[in-house]
Amino acid sequence: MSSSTPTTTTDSSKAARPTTLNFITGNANKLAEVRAILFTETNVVEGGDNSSNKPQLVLQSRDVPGHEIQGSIEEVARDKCSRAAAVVGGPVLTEDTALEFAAYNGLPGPYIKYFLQAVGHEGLNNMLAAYEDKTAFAVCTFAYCGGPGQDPILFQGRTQGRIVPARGPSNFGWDPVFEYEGKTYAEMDKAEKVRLGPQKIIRPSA
Ligand SMILES: O=P(O)(O)OP(=O)(O)OP(=O)(O)OC[C@H]1O[C@@H](n2cnc3c(O)ncnc32)[C@H](O)[C@@H]1O
Ligand SMILES: [Mg+2]
Repeated sequence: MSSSTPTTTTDSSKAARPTTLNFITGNANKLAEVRAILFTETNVVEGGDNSSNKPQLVLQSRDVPGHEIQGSIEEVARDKCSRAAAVVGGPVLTEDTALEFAAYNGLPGPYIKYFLQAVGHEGLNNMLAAYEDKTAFAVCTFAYCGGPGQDPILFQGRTQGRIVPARGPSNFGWDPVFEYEGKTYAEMDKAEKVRLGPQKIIRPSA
């Protein structure tokens, strides 16, 4: 069955419960971490080939069409999730990662992707050169939308760290410049980084 069609059970008592949830991202590293953090291999299928009746998370590696809006982390997350639900035509999970600098009252926040592209790891450090406070918060916001036209529900986690000169492999975003308890994310192996998840505060928000 195509992932663009929401799958429902045939049992009438469970008729409204979807059996397929699509996680949509254009970022391969994000996809790998979500797979590692949230679900076991038994209920994850790749690319929309869900022929089983068990509830499945379908991991889809593709960009959500359209452009990210400007706004708060939550507004950006809701908007992307709504657009993903519209294009998939069913339930979707998306994720937005922001990096807030305390010295900048939360910026770059949801715009970190563009700052990273524009000035790189060194530039992010240079932005904070004039400030003693190097504190940063990694903010991870999952958004779930039940289908086109439905309001997304948000789940958010925040991890406090600090911005340091790059250390470790530079294959994933700002990992080399975000230090948490003496190690940058890039210096941790994936299992170690993923284990930090439960330390984050997860709260549903409307
Ligand atoms: O298709 P989507 O899911 O939107 O993928 P994206 O790469 O555009 O992701 P975001 O919009 O959330 O932008 C977040 C930016 O932060 C980076 N990023 C995301 N998660 C990260 C993590 O755990 N560690 C380091 N960098 C990360 C990512 O590469 C982007 O530059
Ligand atoms: Mg994005």
